[in-house]
Amino acid sequence: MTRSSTGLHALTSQQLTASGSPHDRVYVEAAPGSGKTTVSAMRFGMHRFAAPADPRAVVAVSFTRSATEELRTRVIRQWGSASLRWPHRIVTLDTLLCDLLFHLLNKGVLHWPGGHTELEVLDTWRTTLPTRPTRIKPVLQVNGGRIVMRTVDETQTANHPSTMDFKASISSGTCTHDNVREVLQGALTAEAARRALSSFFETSVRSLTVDEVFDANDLDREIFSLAASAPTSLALIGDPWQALYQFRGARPGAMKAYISENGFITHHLDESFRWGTDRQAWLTRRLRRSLPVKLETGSAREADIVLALNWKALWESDSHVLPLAIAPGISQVHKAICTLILNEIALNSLGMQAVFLHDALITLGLDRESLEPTLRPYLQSVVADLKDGQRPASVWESLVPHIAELIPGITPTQLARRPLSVLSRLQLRLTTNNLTPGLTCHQSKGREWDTVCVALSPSDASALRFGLDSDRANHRALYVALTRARLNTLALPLA
Ligand SMILES: Nc1ncnc2c1ncn2[C@@H]1O[C@H](COP(=O)(O)OP(=O)(O)OP(=O)(O)O)[C@@H](O)[C@H]1O
Repeated sequence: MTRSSTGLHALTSQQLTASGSPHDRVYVEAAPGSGKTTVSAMRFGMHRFAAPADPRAVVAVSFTRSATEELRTRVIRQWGSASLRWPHRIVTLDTLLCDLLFHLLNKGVLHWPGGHTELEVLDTWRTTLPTRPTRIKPVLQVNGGRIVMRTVDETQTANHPSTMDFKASISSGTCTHDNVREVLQGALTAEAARRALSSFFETSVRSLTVDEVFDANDLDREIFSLAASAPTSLALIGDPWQALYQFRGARPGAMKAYISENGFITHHLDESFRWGTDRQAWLTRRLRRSLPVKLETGSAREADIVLALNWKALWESDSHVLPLAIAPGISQVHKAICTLILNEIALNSLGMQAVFLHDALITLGLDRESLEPTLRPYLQSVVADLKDGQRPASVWESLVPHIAELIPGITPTQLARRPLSVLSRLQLRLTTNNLTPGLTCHQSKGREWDTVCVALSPSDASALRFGLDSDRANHRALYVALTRARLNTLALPLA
Protein backbone atom coordinates (compact mmCIF):
# COMPACT_ATOMS: atom_id res chain seq x y z
CA MET A 1 0.00 0.00 0.00
CA THR A 2 1.43 3.42 -0.88
CA ARG A 3 1.36 6.19 1.68
CA SER A 4 2.67 9.71 1.46
CA SER A 5 5.88 10.25 3.38
CA THR A 6 4.21 12.84 5.60
CA GLY A 7 1.60 10.28 6.64
CA LEU A 8 -1.14 12.61 5.31
CA HIS A 9 -3.75 11.02 3.08
CA ALA A 10 -7.27 11.60 1.84
CA LEU A 11 -9.81 10.44 4.39
CA THR A 12 -12.54 8.02 3.36
CA SER A 13 -16.11 9.25 3.43
CA GLN A 14 -16.72 7.14 6.57
CA GLN A 15 -13.74 8.76 8.27
CA LEU A 16 -14.81 12.26 7.21
CA THR A 17 -18.40 11.75 8.36
CA ALA A 18 -17.21 10.46 11.74
CA SER A 19 -14.68 13.31 12.18
CA GLY A 20 -17.14 16.02 11.23
CA SER A 21 -20.22 14.59 12.94
CA PRO A 22 -22.15 17.63 14.23
CA HIS A 23 -23.78 15.73 17.12
CA ASP A 24 -22.80 16.39 20.72
CA ARG A 25 -22.55 12.72 21.60
CA VAL A 26 -20.71 10.67 19.03
CA TYR A 27 -19.43 7.12 19.18
CA VAL A 28 -17.01 5.82 16.54
CA GLU A 29 -16.50 2.06 16.44
CA ALA A 30 -13.57 0.94 14.35
CA ALA A 31 -11.61 -2.18 13.50
CA PRO A 32 -7.78 -2.23 13.80
CA GLY A 33 -6.02 0.07 11.38
CA SER A 34 -9.27 1.63 10.15
CA GLY A 35 -8.37 5.07 11.40
CA LYS A 36 -9.38 5.63 15.05
CA THR A 37 -6.31 7.77 15.63
CA THR A 38 -6.73 9.37 12.19
CA VAL A 39 -10.32 10.36 13.02
CA SER A 40 -9.39 11.55 16.53
CA ALA A 41 -6.69 13.79 15.01
CA MET A 42 -9.02 15.15 12.31
CA ARG A 43 -11.83 15.85 14.77
CA PHE A 44 -9.44 17.54 17.19
CA GLY A 45 -8.21 19.93 14.48
CA MET A 46 -11.71 20.63 13.13
CA HIS A 47 -13.02 21.56 16.58
CA ARG A 48 -9.87 23.44 17.49
CA PHE A 49 -10.12 25.84 14.55
CA ALA A 50 -13.92 25.99 14.28
CA ALA A 51 -14.45 28.63 16.97
CA PRO A 52 -11.32 30.77 17.41
CA ALA A 53 -13.08 33.24 19.72
CA ASP A 54 -14.29 30.53 22.13
CA PRO A 55 -11.89 30.53 25.11
CA ARG A 56 -12.82 26.97 26.10
CA ALA A 57 -10.41 24.15 25.36
CA VAL A 58 -10.53 21.39 22.80
CA VAL A 59 -9.19 18.32 24.61
CA ALA A 60 -8.38 14.80 23.44
CA VAL A 61 -7.40 12.00 25.80
CA SER A 62 -6.10 8.49 25.50
CA PHE A 63 -5.11 5.98 28.12
CA THR A 64 -1.40 5.44 27.64
CA ARG A 65 1.46 7.87 27.18
CA SER A 66 2.47 6.21 23.90
CA ALA A 67 -1.05 6.47 22.42
CA THR A 68 -1.30 10.09 23.58
CA GLU A 69 2.08 10.90 22.04
CA GLU A 70 1.05 9.26 18.76
CA LEU A 71 -2.12 11.35 18.60
CA ARG A 72 -0.23 14.53 19.47
CA THR A 73 2.33 13.84 16.71
CA ARG A 74 -0.41 13.28 14.14
CA VAL A 75 -2.29 16.44 15.15
CA ILE A 76 0.87 18.54 14.89
CA ARG A 77 1.71 16.97 11.49
CA GLN A 78 -1.77 17.62 10.17
CA TRP A 79 -2.75 20.90 11.84
CA GLY A 80 0.53 22.47 12.93
CA SER A 81 1.89 23.04 16.42
CA ALA A 82 -0.42 26.05 16.99
CA SER A 83 -3.27 23.56 17.26
CA LEU A 84 -1.91 22.55 20.67
CA ARG A 85 -1.55 26.08 22.03
CA TRP A 86 -2.93 26.33 25.59
CA PRO A 87 -5.68 25.64 26.65
CA HIS A 88 -6.07 23.10 23.82
CA ARG A 89 -4.37 19.85 24.72
CA ILE A 90 -3.91 16.14 24.14
CA VAL A 91 -3.18 14.37 27.40
CA THR A 92 -3.62 11.02 29.11
CA LEU A 93 -6.91 10.48 30.88
CA ASP A 94 -4.90 10.37 34.13
CA THR A 95 -3.72 13.93 33.47
CA LEU A 96 -7.30 15.07 32.91
CA LEU A 97 -8.29 13.45 36.24
CA CYS A 98 -5.46 15.35 37.95
CA ASP A 99 -6.78 18.59 36.43
CA LEU A 100 -10.21 17.79 37.88
CA LEU A 101 -8.78 17.12 41.34
CA PHE A 102 -6.67 20.32 41.23
CA HIS A 103 -9.83 22.22 40.28
CA LEU A 104 -11.65 20.84 43.34
CA LEU A 105 -8.69 21.70 45.58
CA ASN A 106 -8.33 25.20 44.16
CA LYS A 107 -12.05 25.89 44.51
CA GLY A 108 -11.90 24.76 48.14
CA VAL A 109 -14.43 21.98 47.51
CA LEU A 110 -11.84 19.48 48.80
CA HIS A 111 -8.97 19.95 51.26
CA TRP A 112 -5.75 17.99 50.89
CA PRO A 113 -3.94 16.94 54.11
CA GLY A 114 -1.39 19.74 54.53
CA GLY A 115 -3.51 22.13 52.46
CA HIS A 116 -1.76 21.53 49.10
CA THR A 117 -3.50 22.65 45.93
CA GLU A 118 -0.76 21.40 43.58
CA LEU A 119 0.53 17.84 43.87
CA GLU A 120 3.30 15.67 42.55
CA VAL A 121 1.51 12.67 41.08
CA LEU A 122 3.49 9.43 40.59
CA ASP A 123 2.59 6.44 38.44
CA THR A 124 3.29 4.11 41.34
CA TRP A 125 4.73 4.22 44.87
CA ARG A 126 7.21 1.53 43.91
CA THR A 127 9.47 4.02 42.16
CA THR A 128 9.98 6.17 45.27
CA LEU A 129 8.98 4.29 48.44
CA PRO A 130 9.93 0.85 49.74
CA THR A 131 6.95 -1.48 49.33
CA ARG A 132 6.32 -4.95 50.71
CA PRO A 133 3.73 -7.66 50.10
CA THR A 134 0.80 -7.05 52.43
CA ARG A 135 -2.99 -7.01 52.50
CA ILE A 136 -3.00 -3.65 54.30
CA LYS A 137 -3.32 -0.96 51.68
CA PRO A 138 -3.06 2.74 52.61
CA VAL A 139 -5.64 4.77 50.69
CA LEU A 140 -7.26 8.18 50.53
CA GLN A 141 -10.93 8.71 51.26
CA VAL A 142 -13.19 11.73 51.24
CA ASN A 143 -14.97 12.72 54.41
CA GLY A 144 -17.14 15.80 53.93
CA GLY A 145 -14.78 18.14 52.11
CA ARG A 146 -11.68 16.65 53.71
CA ILE A 147 -9.34 14.10 52.16
CA VAL A 148 -8.29 11.64 54.84
CA MET A 149 -5.77 8.80 55.02
CA ARG A 150 -7.04 5.34 55.91
CA THR A 151 -5.97 1.72 55.53
CA VAL A 152 -8.10 -0.99 53.97
CA ASP A 153 -7.73 -4.73 54.39
CA GLU A 154 -7.58 -6.17 50.87
CA THR A 155 -8.58 -9.73 50.02
CA GLN A 156 -5.32 -10.28 48.12
CA THR A 157 -1.73 -9.55 49.03
CA ALA A 158 0.03 -6.91 46.92
CA ASN A 159 3.02 -4.57 47.26
CA HIS A 160 2.14 -1.45 49.26
CA PRO A 161 4.20 1.17 51.13
CA SER A 162 4.08 1.34 54.94
CA THR A 163 1.37 3.52 56.46
CA MET A 164 4.03 5.80 57.90
CA ASP A 165 5.76 6.39 54.54
CA PHE A 166 2.37 6.86 52.88
CA LYS A 167 1.32 9.51 55.41
CA ALA A 168 4.61 11.38 55.10
CA SER A 169 4.39 11.47 51.29
CA ILE A 170 0.73 12.48 51.17
CA SER A 171 1.31 15.22 53.73
CA SER A 172 4.16 16.58 51.62
CA GLY A 173 1.89 16.76 48.56
CA THR A 174 2.97 13.58 46.74
CA CYS A 175 0.51 10.87 45.72
CA THR A 176 -0.13 8.34 42.95
CA HIS A 177 -2.63 8.36 40.10
CA ASP A 178 -4.51 5.64 42.03
CA ASN A 179 -4.89 8.08 44.93
CA VAL A 180 -6.24 10.75 42.56
CA ARG A 181 -8.83 8.20 41.42
CA GLU A 182 -9.71 7.25 45.03
CA VAL A 183 -10.31 10.90 45.88
CA LEU A 184 -12.40 11.64 42.77
CA GLN A 185 -14.44 8.48 43.32
CA GLY A 186 -15.18 9.63 46.88
CA ALA A 187 -15.80 13.23 45.83
CA LEU A 188 -18.36 12.26 43.19
CA THR A 189 -20.75 10.99 45.88
CA ALA A 190 -21.17 14.62 47.03
CA GLU A 191 -23.37 17.07 45.14
CA ALA A 192 -20.95 20.01 45.66
CA ALA A 193 -18.10 18.21 43.90
CA ARG A 194 -20.33 17.05 41.03
CA ARG A 195 -21.54 20.61 40.52
CA ALA A 196 -17.98 21.96 40.58
CA LEU A 197 -16.84 19.39 38.01
CA SER A 198 -19.84 20.02 35.74
CA SER A 199 -19.01 23.70 35.89
CA PHE A 200 -15.34 22.89 35.07
CA PHE A 201 -16.46 21.25 31.82
CA GLU A 202 -19.06 23.92 31.12
CA THR A 203 -16.65 26.82 31.46
CA SER A 204 -13.38 25.35 30.26
CA VAL A 205 -13.88 22.44 27.80
CA ARG A 206 -15.88 22.79 24.59
CA SER A 207 -14.90 19.47 23.00
CA LEU A 208 -13.63 16.22 24.47
CA THR A 209 -12.47 13.28 22.32
CA VAL A 210 -11.69 10.00 24.06
CA ASP A 211 -9.60 7.52 22.08
CA GLU A 212 -9.54 3.79 23.02
CA VAL A 213 -12.65 4.34 25.12
CA PHE A 214 -13.14 0.65 25.94
CA ASP A 215 -10.22 0.95 28.35
CA ALA A 216 -12.41 3.21 30.53
CA ASN A 217 -13.51 2.09 34.00
CA ASP A 218 -16.54 3.09 36.07
CA LEU A 219 -14.99 6.34 37.34
CA ASP A 220 -13.95 7.34 33.81
CA ARG A 221 -17.52 6.77 32.64
CA GLU A 222 -18.83 9.04 35.41
CA ILE A 223 -16.43 11.73 34.22
CA PHE A 224 -17.68 11.33 30.63
CA SER A 225 -21.24 11.72 31.93
CA LEU A 226 -20.31 14.96 33.68
CA ALA A 227 -18.73 16.23 30.46
CA ALA A 228 -21.82 15.18 28.50
CA SER A 229 -24.10 16.97 30.98
CA ALA A 230 -22.30 20.25 30.18
CA PRO A 231 -22.45 21.81 26.71
CA THR A 232 -19.25 19.90 25.83
CA SER A 233 -19.15 17.98 22.57
CA LEU A 234 -18.16 14.42 23.47
CA ALA A 235 -16.76 11.83 21.05
CA LEU A 236 -15.95 8.30 22.22
CA ILE A 237 -13.77 6.32 19.84
CA GLY A 238 -12.78 2.70 20.25
CA ASP A 239 -12.87 -0.98 19.46
CA PRO A 240 -14.39 -3.34 22.06
CA TRP A 241 -12.01 -6.04 20.84
CA GLN A 242 -9.02 -3.95 21.90
CA ALA A 243 -9.94 -3.27 25.56
CA LEU A 244 -6.85 -4.23 27.57
CA TYR A 245 -7.10 -2.44 30.90
CA GLN A 246 -9.32 -4.80 32.87
CA PHE A 247 -6.65 -4.71 35.62
CA ARG A 248 -7.57 -1.08 36.23
CA GLY A 249 -11.26 -1.84 36.07
CA ALA A 250 -12.04 -1.49 32.34
CA ARG A 251 -15.40 -3.10 31.61
CA PRO A 252 -16.00 -3.12 27.85
CA GLY A 253 -19.51 -4.56 28.36
CA ALA A 254 -20.48 -1.66 30.66
CA MET A 255 -19.03 0.83 28.17
CA LYS A 256 -21.13 -0.65 25.35
CA ALA A 257 -24.25 -0.39 27.54
CA TYR A 258 -23.40 3.21 28.48
CA ILE A 259 -23.06 4.17 24.81
CA SER A 260 -26.33 2.56 23.77
CA GLU A 261 -28.29 3.97 26.75
CA ASN A 262 -27.08 7.56 26.42
CA GLY A 263 -28.11 8.61 22.94
CA PHE A 264 -24.72 8.48 21.23
CA ILE A 265 -24.85 8.67 17.43
CA THR A 266 -22.80 5.74 16.14
CA HIS A 267 -20.39 5.83 13.19
CA HIS A 268 -18.52 2.75 11.94
CA LEU A 269 -15.12 2.64 10.28
CA ASP A 270 -14.98 -0.62 8.36
CA GLU A 271 -12.09 -0.26 5.93
CA SER A 272 -8.65 -1.00 7.33
CA PHE A 273 -5.51 0.59 5.88
CA ARG A 274 -3.01 -1.48 7.78
CA TRP A 275 -3.14 -4.62 5.70
CA GLY A 276 -0.62 -4.82 2.90
CA THR A 277 -1.47 -8.48 2.17
CA ASP A 278 -4.73 -10.36 1.69
CA ARG A 279 -3.55 -12.82 4.34
CA GLN A 280 -3.52 -10.10 7.04
CA ALA A 281 -6.98 -8.88 6.05
CA TRP A 282 -8.24 -12.49 6.11
CA LEU A 283 -6.67 -13.13 9.52
CA THR A 284 -8.31 -10.09 11.13
CA ARG A 285 -11.72 -10.88 9.62
CA ARG A 286 -11.62 -14.40 11.02
CA LEU A 287 -10.36 -13.35 14.45
CA ARG A 288 -13.13 -10.77 14.73
CA ARG A 289 -15.76 -13.36 13.82
CA SER A 290 -14.33 -15.73 16.49
CA LEU A 291 -13.43 -18.27 13.80
CA PRO A 292 -10.48 -20.69 14.12
CA VAL A 293 -7.19 -19.54 12.59
CA LYS A 294 -3.91 -21.29 11.93
CA LEU A 295 -0.75 -19.19 11.86
CA GLU A 296 2.45 -19.98 10.04
CA THR A 297 5.21 -20.81 12.54
CA GLY A 298 8.23 -18.51 12.36
CA SER A 299 11.27 -17.39 14.29
CA ALA A 300 12.16 -14.14 16.00
CA ARG A 301 14.83 -13.43 13.37
CA GLU A 302 12.21 -13.20 10.61
CA ALA A 303 10.18 -10.55 12.45
CA ASP A 304 10.44 -6.82 13.18
CA ILE A 305 8.99 -7.37 16.66
CA VAL A 306 8.07 -10.27 18.94
CA LEU A 307 4.96 -9.85 21.10
CA ALA A 308 3.84 -11.90 24.11
CA LEU A 309 1.28 -11.60 26.89
CA ASN A 310 3.99 -10.83 29.47
CA TRP A 311 7.69 -10.00 29.83
CA LYS A 312 8.51 -13.36 31.41
CA ALA A 313 7.25 -15.23 28.35
CA LEU A 314 9.42 -13.03 26.13
CA TRP A 315 12.58 -13.68 28.19
CA GLU A 316 11.88 -17.39 28.04
CA SER A 317 10.96 -17.47 24.35
CA ASP A 318 14.10 -17.32 22.16
CA SER A 319 17.55 -15.83 22.73
CA HIS A 320 17.14 -13.72 19.58
CA VAL A 321 14.44 -11.73 21.36
CA LEU A 322 15.57 -8.77 23.42
CA PRO A 323 12.55 -7.92 25.62
CA LEU A 324 12.54 -4.18 26.28
CA ALA A 325 11.77 -4.55 30.01
CA ILE A 326 13.03 -6.68 32.89
CA ALA A 327 10.59 -9.36 34.08
CA PRO A 328 9.18 -9.03 37.62
CA GLY A 329 10.62 -11.07 40.48
CA ILE A 330 13.55 -8.96 41.72
CA SER A 331 13.63 -5.97 44.09
CA GLN A 332 12.73 -2.54 42.74
CA VAL A 333 16.28 -1.22 43.06
CA HIS A 334 17.78 -4.32 41.37
CA LYS A 335 15.20 -4.01 38.64
CA ALA A 336 16.05 -0.33 38.12
CA ILE A 337 19.79 -1.07 37.80
CA CYS A 338 19.15 -4.01 35.44
CA THR A 339 16.87 -1.72 33.39
CA LEU A 340 19.77 0.71 32.94
CA ILE A 341 21.99 -2.19 31.75
CA LEU A 342 19.22 -3.42 29.44
CA ASN A 343 18.85 0.13 28.12
CA GLU A 344 22.53 0.20 27.15
CA ILE A 345 22.16 -3.09 25.27
CA ALA A 346 18.93 -2.02 23.57
CA LEU A 347 20.45 1.31 22.47
CA ASN A 348 23.57 -0.40 21.08
CA SER A 349 21.90 -3.29 19.34
CA LEU A 350 18.50 -1.90 18.31
CA GLY A 351 18.73 1.86 18.73
CA MET A 352 15.77 1.61 21.12
CA GLN A 353 15.25 2.52 24.78
CA ALA A 354 14.18 0.21 27.58
CA VAL A 355 10.44 0.69 28.12
CA PHE A 356 10.64 1.53 31.83
CA LEU A 357 13.81 3.65 31.72
CA HIS A 358 11.93 6.63 33.16
CA ASP A 359 10.65 4.58 36.13
CA ALA A 360 14.14 3.18 36.75
CA LEU A 361 15.59 6.69 36.90
CA ILE A 362 12.89 7.77 39.38
CA THR A 363 13.59 4.73 41.59
CA LEU A 364 17.29 5.59 41.65
CA GLY A 365 16.63 9.31 42.10
CA LEU A 366 18.52 10.10 38.88
CA ASP A 367 17.70 12.27 35.93
CA ARG A 368 18.74 11.58 32.36
CA GLU A 369 21.39 14.31 32.37
CA SER A 370 23.10 13.03 35.51
CA LEU A 371 23.11 9.46 34.14
CA GLU A 372 25.26 10.43 31.17
CA PRO A 373 28.49 11.64 32.83
CA THR A 374 28.30 9.55 36.00
CA LEU A 375 26.88 6.05 35.77
CA ARG A 376 26.90 5.48 32.02
CA PRO A 377 30.62 4.60 31.65
CA TYR A 378 30.19 1.89 34.33
CA LEU A 379 27.11 0.53 32.61
CA GLN A 380 29.04 0.39 29.36
CA SER A 381 31.81 -1.64 31.06
CA VAL A 382 29.18 -4.00 32.48
CA VAL A 383 27.92 -4.61 28.95
CA ALA A 384 31.47 -5.08 27.61
CA ASP A 385 32.38 -7.51 30.44
CA LEU A 386 29.22 -9.56 29.97
CA LYS A 387 29.91 -9.68 26.26
CA ASP A 388 33.48 -10.85 26.95
CA GLY A 389 32.01 -13.79 28.81
CA GLN A 390 32.88 -12.72 32.38
CA ARG A 391 30.81 -14.37 35.11
CA PRO A 392 27.63 -12.37 35.90
CA ALA A 393 28.43 -12.59 39.63
CA SER A 394 31.80 -10.85 39.27
CA VAL A 395 30.38 -8.29 36.82
CA TRP A 396 27.73 -7.36 39.39
CA GLU A 397 30.24 -7.24 42.24
CA SER A 398 32.44 -4.81 40.33
CA LEU A 399 29.45 -2.55 39.55
CA VAL A 400 28.09 -2.37 43.12
CA PRO A 401 30.76 -0.03 44.65
CA HIS A 402 30.22 2.50 41.83
CA ILE A 403 26.46 2.43 42.28
CA ALA A 404 26.80 2.88 46.05
CA GLU A 405 29.22 5.76 45.52
CA LEU A 406 27.18 7.55 42.84
CA ILE A 407 23.61 7.06 44.00
CA PRO A 408 22.84 8.56 47.41
CA GLY A 409 20.78 6.30 49.66
CA ILE A 410 21.85 3.02 48.03
CA THR A 411 24.19 0.87 50.08
CA PRO A 412 26.32 -2.14 49.05
CA THR A 413 24.35 -4.25 51.57
CA GLN A 414 21.14 -3.45 49.69
CA LEU A 415 22.77 -4.82 46.54
CA ALA A 416 24.38 -7.88 48.17
CA ARG A 417 21.87 -10.14 46.47
CA ARG A 418 22.98 -10.66 42.86
CA PRO A 419 20.39 -10.68 40.04
CA LEU A 420 22.18 -13.58 38.37
CA SER A 421 19.41 -14.95 36.22
CA VAL A 422 18.65 -11.49 34.76
CA LEU A 423 22.33 -10.90 34.02
CA SER A 424 22.74 -14.37 32.48
CA ARG A 425 19.80 -13.71 30.18
CA LEU A 426 21.27 -10.36 29.16
CA GLN A 427 24.63 -12.06 28.56
CA LEU A 428 22.98 -14.64 26.32
CA ARG A 429 21.51 -11.83 24.20
CA LEU A 430 24.89 -10.12 23.97
CA THR A 431 26.36 -13.22 22.35
CA THR A 432 23.51 -13.38 19.81
CA ASN A 433 23.55 -11.55 16.52
CA ASN A 434 20.47 -9.98 14.92
CA LEU A 435 18.36 -9.34 17.99
CA THR A 436 14.65 -8.60 17.55
CA PRO A 437 12.92 -6.37 20.11
CA GLY A 438 10.24 -7.91 22.30
CA LEU A 439 7.20 -6.11 23.72
CA THR A 440 4.05 -7.16 25.54
CA CYS A 441 0.71 -7.11 23.74
CA HIS A 442 -0.23 -4.12 25.95
CA GLN A 443 2.80 -2.15 24.81
CA SER A 444 2.01 -2.91 21.17
CA LYS A 445 -1.43 -1.32 21.22
CA GLY A 446 -1.94 1.38 18.57
CA ARG A 447 1.35 0.49 16.83
CA GLU A 448 2.19 -1.38 13.61
CA TRP A 449 5.13 -3.24 12.02
CA ASP A 450 5.62 -5.16 8.75
CA THR A 451 6.20 -8.62 10.24
CA VAL A 452 5.12 -9.53 13.77
CA CYS A 453 5.92 -12.75 15.59
CA VAL A 454 3.50 -13.57 18.42
CA ALA A 455 4.74 -15.89 21.20
CA LEU A 456 1.93 -18.38 21.86
CA SER A 457 1.60 -20.55 24.96
CA PRO A 458 -0.19 -23.89 24.47
CA SER A 459 -3.40 -22.29 25.82
CA ASP A 460 -3.10 -19.32 23.41
CA ALA A 461 -2.62 -21.77 20.52
CA SER A 462 -5.68 -23.69 21.62
CA ALA A 463 -7.72 -20.45 21.87
CA LEU A 464 -6.81 -19.74 18.25
CA ARG A 465 -7.81 -23.24 17.19
CA PHE A 466 -11.30 -22.66 18.60
CA GLY A 467 -11.69 -18.94 17.86
CA LEU A 468 -11.15 -15.93 20.15
CA ASP A 469 -13.82 -14.65 22.53
CA SER A 470 -14.02 -10.84 22.86
CA ASP A 471 -15.35 -11.21 26.43
CA ARG A 472 -12.06 -12.74 27.61
CA ALA A 473 -9.24 -10.36 28.55
CA ASN A 474 -6.35 -12.58 27.41
CA HIS A 475 -8.11 -13.26 24.08
CA ARG A 476 -8.42 -9.49 23.52
CA ALA A 477 -4.71 -9.05 24.27
CA LEU A 478 -3.92 -11.77 21.71
CA TYR A 479 -6.23 -10.07 19.23
CA VAL A 480 -4.32 -6.78 19.61
CA ALA A 481 -0.98 -8.59 19.04
CA LEU A 482 -2.26 -10.51 16.03
CA THR A 483 -3.52 -7.36 14.30
CA ARG A 484 -0.29 -5.30 14.47
CA ALA A 485 1.38 -6.60 11.29
CA ARG A 486 1.04 -4.86 7.94
CA LEU A 487 2.34 -7.86 5.97
CA ASN A 488 2.71 -11.04 7.99
CA THR A 489 1.92 -12.48 11.43
CA LEU A 490 3.95 -15.49 12.57
CA ALA A 491 3.55 -17.77 15.58
CA LEU A 492 6.43 -18.46 17.96
CA PRO A 493 5.31 -21.49 19.99
CA LEU A 494 6.24 -21.43 23.70
CA ALA A 495 6.85 -24.64 25.62
N1 LIG B 1 -7.90 7.15 4.53
C1 LIG B 1 -6.69 6.61 4.64
N2 LIG B 1 -5.92 6.40 3.56
C2 LIG B 1 -4.69 5.86 3.67
N3 LIG B 1 -4.12 5.48 4.83
C3 LIG B 1 -4.85 5.65 5.95
C4 LIG B 1 -6.17 6.21 5.93
N4 LIG B 1 -6.62 6.26 7.20
C5 LIG B 1 -5.65 5.74 8.00
N5 LIG B 1 -4.58 5.39 7.26
C6 LIG B 1 -3.32 4.81 7.73
O1 LIG B 1 -3.61 3.51 8.26
C7 LIG B 1 -2.83 3.25 9.42
C8 LIG B 1 -3.78 2.94 10.58
O2 LIG B 1 -4.50 4.13 10.93
P1 LIG B 1 -4.80 4.50 12.45
O3 LIG B 1 -3.54 4.33 13.24
O4 LIG B 1 -5.48 5.82 12.47
O5 LIG B 1 -5.80 3.34 12.79
P2 LIG B 1 -6.31 2.87 14.22
O6 LIG B 1 -7.73 2.47 14.01
O7 LIG B 1 -6.05 3.91 15.24
O8 LIG B 1 -5.36 1.61 14.45
P3 LIG B 1 -5.36 0.63 15.75
O9 LIG B 1 -6.66 -0.07 15.79
O10 LIG B 1 -4.26 -0.32 15.52
O11 LIG B 1 -5.10 1.50 16.93
C9 LIG B 1 -1.96 4.48 9.67
O12 LIG B 1 -0.69 4.24 9.11
C10 LIG B 1 -2.71 5.58 8.92
O13 LIG B 1 -1.83 6.60 8.48
